[in-house]
Amino acid sequence: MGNLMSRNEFPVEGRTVVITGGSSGMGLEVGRQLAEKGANVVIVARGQEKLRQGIEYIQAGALYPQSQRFHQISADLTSPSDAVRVMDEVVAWNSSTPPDIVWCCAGSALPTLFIDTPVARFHNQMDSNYFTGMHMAHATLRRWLKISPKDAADDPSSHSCAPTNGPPPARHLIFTSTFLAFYSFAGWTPYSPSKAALRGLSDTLSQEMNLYAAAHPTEPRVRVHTVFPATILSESYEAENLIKTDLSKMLEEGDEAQTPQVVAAKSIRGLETGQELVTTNLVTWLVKRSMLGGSVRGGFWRALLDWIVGSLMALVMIFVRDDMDRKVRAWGRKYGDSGMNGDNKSARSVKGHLQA
Ligand SMILES: NC(=O)C1=CN([C@@H]2O[C@H](COP(=O)(O)OP(=O)(O)OC[C@H]3O[C@@H](n4cnc5c(N)ncnc54)[C@H](OP(=O)(O)O)[C@@H]3O)[C@@H](O)[C@H]2O)C=CC1
Ligand SMILES: CCCCCCCCCCCCCCCC(=O)[C@@H](N)CO
Repeated sequence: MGNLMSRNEFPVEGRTVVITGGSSGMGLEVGRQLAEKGANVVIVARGQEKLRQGIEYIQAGALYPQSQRFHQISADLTSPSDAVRVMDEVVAWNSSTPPDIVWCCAGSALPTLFIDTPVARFHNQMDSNYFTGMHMAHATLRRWLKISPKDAADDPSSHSCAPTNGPPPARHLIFTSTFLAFYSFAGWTPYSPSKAALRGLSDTLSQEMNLYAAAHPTEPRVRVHTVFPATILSESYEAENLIKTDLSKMLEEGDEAQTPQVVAAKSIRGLETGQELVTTNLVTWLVKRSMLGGSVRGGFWRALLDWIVGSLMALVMIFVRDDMDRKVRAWGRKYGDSGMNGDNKSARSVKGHLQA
């Protein structure tokens, strides 16, 4: 295990990283911390003003202010052509070289009870969370992997960070999912499926990458990861709480929210230790083990630990689910079927009750 832990499997110094959703919350902090480790950073989001402020903040953390480069691109990644445009712009900006790392952080959460949710919102959430990531993945992997037989003739200049010996460092494609992809509960139907879909994409791509690695052994290998944060104290977390029912708030009371800084640091650490499915707190670390299936575990010792914790968690989750079901029924008996939220008088009194 010692060896496993000591090698940095996610070197970023001198490499170019694209972060979608990099103008706010976790993505912004990821950008800052990777800049502090010496990366060139490009952030992508829709809002121009936040992008400008964001890139300034990220740039201020640069390890080598003279040589590191920073850039921002405004794009709506729910559109596939915007994702392609982003990749084209990054390649042009980066001396005709594709980025080394693409981290998809863009997303949003609109948690409401299923039958109270207009159908259009399910589409919105799929677009915002699944398709923003899927579009970036498609544009990125086409750039990375469409290797014509001629180019593949071992031209080391075709990748940006070719060392003098050994295989070139891997490229990384990273998705941002959530705790709720492992275990979802009342009030999260518009959001959880869109984030669970990212895990399906990630696991499948992770296997497909073996095809290209085997066919082009001298090209940088592509590694695919997904990060599963729990509650992040971002601006949009406050916004989601304006529509979230008090029922959902009560069910997630046990979760201790983390700052974007902490979530970014833990995510980066997980990638540095080579994990494919990365968690950022203990509860998610535990619940993930009840849901690993065929996902890559990263070696024998980790698999053994997963198996031990997983068999325990298979039992624990029965009680977790049972306890939540009980709470939902108790809520229904006490407050009726609304779930309630902050907009009405009774909801305010319930909120007071919850805070007490
Ligand atoms: N907050 C939380 O509790 C949790 C959040 N997550 C997930 O982690 C990620 C980061 O969350 P958080 O830090 O709260 O994020 P924020 O809401 O603070 O930031 C979201 C970022 O994504 C950008 N974005 C949103 N939609 C698009 C789009 N269509 N195209 C391009 N950019 C877009 C936003 O900029 P702009 O609006 O200007 O486009 C912003 O930069 C998200 O994917 C979120 O779903 C996971 C677990 C918990
Ligand atoms: C030992 C096992 C115990 C399990 C208990 C379960 C406790 C509930 C934790 C709720 C976490 C909710 C995270 C939501 C994050 C998110 O994605 C949204 N905020 C979207 O922005």
